[in-house]
Amino acid sequence: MTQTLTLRRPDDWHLHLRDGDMLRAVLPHTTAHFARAIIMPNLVPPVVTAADARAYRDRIMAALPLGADFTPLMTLYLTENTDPADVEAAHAEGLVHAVKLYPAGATTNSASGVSDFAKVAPVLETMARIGLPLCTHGEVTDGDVDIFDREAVFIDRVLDPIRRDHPDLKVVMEHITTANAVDYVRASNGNLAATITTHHLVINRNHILAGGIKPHYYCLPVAKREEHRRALCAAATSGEARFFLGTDSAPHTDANKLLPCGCAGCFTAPNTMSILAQVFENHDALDRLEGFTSLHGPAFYGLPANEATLTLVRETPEHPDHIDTPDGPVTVFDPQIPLHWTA
Ligand SMILES: NC(=O)N[C@@H](CC(=O)O)C(=O)O
Ligand SMILES: [Zn+2]
Ligand SMILES: [Zn+2]
Repeated sequence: MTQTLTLRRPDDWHLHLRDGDMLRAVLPHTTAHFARAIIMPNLVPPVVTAADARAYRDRIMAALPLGADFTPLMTLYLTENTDPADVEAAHAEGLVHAVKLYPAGATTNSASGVSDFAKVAPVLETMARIGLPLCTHGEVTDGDVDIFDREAVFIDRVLDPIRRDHPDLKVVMEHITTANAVDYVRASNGNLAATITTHHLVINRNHILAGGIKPHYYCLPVAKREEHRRALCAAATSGEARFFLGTDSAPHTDANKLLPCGCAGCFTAPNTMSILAQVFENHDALDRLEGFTSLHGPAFYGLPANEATLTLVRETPEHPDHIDTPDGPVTVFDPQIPLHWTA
């Protein structure tokens, strides 16, 4: 008899849907498996006001495939000009579920991010008061800090001071890539959680650099040493409620990836659930997959878990190596491990 695994429908707590033709091309790959997703605001121009978020949510809803049951959880892009009253109103109407901090220049489309953290203190105070989480792209951008150290330095220089100044602020460290981040979450109080991506559970920096440069494995934060990947796997499969899935599925066309200065991001939406089931099975932790994909995230965000379910079947999956979009092909992340679960 075929083995199956039924989970409460998962949510993706960190997702890039882009806009326009790309949005329409990638959205069905998420809605096929996920009930909700925290939608990243790094469009060009970014989603900075409640009005921007409302308009973007409407474009996502208009792009939904027929019959899809999917709720986009909108976020605002924190700038030095963000208005605390606008944030508070957007939260009160149930529109916005997090505010995203990008240090200026840290990643794709982050030019409007924060340089002077004192300027955003009033917004952070408001968020702490109303219980609205801050999601962080946790890397410093100083040219004198090695790119492999930027997450660990961010914790010391930026995140820890913010959390000391705003002890009641809920913070999600997005797409963590280091044992340092895992340790920091474990050592802190319940206001802090971390998302872990699918790709960081299966690649280390060798995938990017050994045997020729592999642009499709280049994302930010950049994958680290194997010992860090192992720490991420241990955290994800531990059952600890403060680690949950944020795929950071970040589509870029092949034309934009395969350049002398290519874009950062891995597109994992189509095969994320197959890969995660495999990773958890390989760690003898299939019974903890549902916590990671479907329970811990809603608990942290103060939302109910989904009632609907998703059933995976233990059959070799078939995933395309790319999807076609009007803007050109987008390569699907290749985990380079045998997969035995179809979602
Ligand atoms: N993760 C990435 O490498 N890229 C993301 C931005 C981000 O999440 O940092 C993107 O928008 O392409
Ligand atoms: Zn990021
Ligand atoms: Zn991202």
